[in-house]
Amino acid sequence: MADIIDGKTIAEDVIARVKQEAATLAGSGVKPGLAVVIVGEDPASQVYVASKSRRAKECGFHSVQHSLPADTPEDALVALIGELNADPAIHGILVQLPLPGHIDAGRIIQTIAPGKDVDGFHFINVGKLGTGETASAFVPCTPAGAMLMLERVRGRDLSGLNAVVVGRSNIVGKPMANLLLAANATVTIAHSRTKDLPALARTADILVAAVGRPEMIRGDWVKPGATVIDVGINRVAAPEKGEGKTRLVGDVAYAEASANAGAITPVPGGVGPMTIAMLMANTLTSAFRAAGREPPAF
Ligand SMILES: NC(=O)C1=CN([C@@H]2O[C@H](COP(=O)(O)OP(=O)(O)OC[C@H]3O[C@@H](n4cnc5c(N)ncnc54)[C@H](OP(=O)(O)O)[C@@H]3O)[C@@H](O)[C@H]2O)C=CC1
Ligand SMILES: Nc1nc(=O)c2c([nH]1)NC[C@@H]1CN(c3ccc(C(=O)N[C@@H](CCC(=O)O)C(=O)O)cc3)C=[N+]21
Repeated sequence: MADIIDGKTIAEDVIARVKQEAATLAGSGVKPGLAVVIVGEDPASQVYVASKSRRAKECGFHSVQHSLPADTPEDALVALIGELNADPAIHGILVQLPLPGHIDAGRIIQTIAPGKDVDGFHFINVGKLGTGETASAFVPCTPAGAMLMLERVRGRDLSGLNAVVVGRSNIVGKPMANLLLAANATVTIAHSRTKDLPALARTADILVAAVGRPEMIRGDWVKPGATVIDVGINRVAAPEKGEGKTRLVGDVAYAEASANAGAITPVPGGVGPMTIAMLMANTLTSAFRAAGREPPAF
């Protein structure tokens, strides 16, 4: 049976470090500030945003949340981001995705000052990650968290290992592939047009699933001893819990995959909590830079 890579515990370790380091910044007269912006009333997004704000407070941050109605005009959102960009008390800005259809998410992301883009989605940060300038970039939280989990079982240097990333989104798949490459893994990115995905997956020493399809990756796709990182968060019906009840599952068929894997991340309690912890770490990093101090490494 596979070892379980416990995201909750690793996330608590990260948060404890963030808290401690934030306290040392007080001496420089800087309190890390995080602004989270949500447009509309998607219930899942509201849950995530609430937990981001709660964690920020727990870290001793200045935490502000802007909840805007679903019909907010794009220009009003651009204006709000302009104010947050100019506010010296704010070091990190996160605009929760997805945005309502009438808003151009691409334009909104490029409006955020790259130095406050703690999601790491701005072209400047994407470019820095792609060219290895990570000392001054923000790395997207989900892949950064996944790398910390991987480090617990494989170390920091992935030389000689084959990594397969299933999914090529800008927020997970592509930055994940870049981080694996930077750690010297041999990386393949798979997607919906990939031929014979099960056979490709079986070549992976490190298998990352970021697809958004409940339990798509089966146990016999997993090479014996492989490390499996399941990024998927899918809410599915759970009639066994009662009528109308749901539960969360990943993109990997967990029970089957754990029979083959050497180590695996669970859902929930895996990459999800790490994402929020890395958001706090990125906000702390931004505040250290604002204070002219070298940020701690995570
Ligand atoms: N834990 C966390 O903190 C986070 C979790 N997530 C979760 O991760 C998952 C992925 O999210 P995200 O990257 O935003 O999703 P996207 O929908 O943006 O991307 C999904 C990717 O999966 C590929 N894909 C879809 N179907 C198949 C298939 N049958 N075979 C192979 N590849 C396929 C798509 O390929 P193509 O490009 O060809 O269409 C696409 O590249 C979701 O479950 C999401 O909820 C997301 C963000 C954070
Ligand atoms: N600008 C932006 N940045 C994001 O990072 C971002 C986003 N938009 N939009 C949505 C996705 C998704 N995401 C998650 C964060 C935490 C959990 C998480 O904590 N999950 C818990 C369970 C939570 C639950 O019970 O629903 C877990 O997996 O254990 C999940 C998903 C961040 N995202």
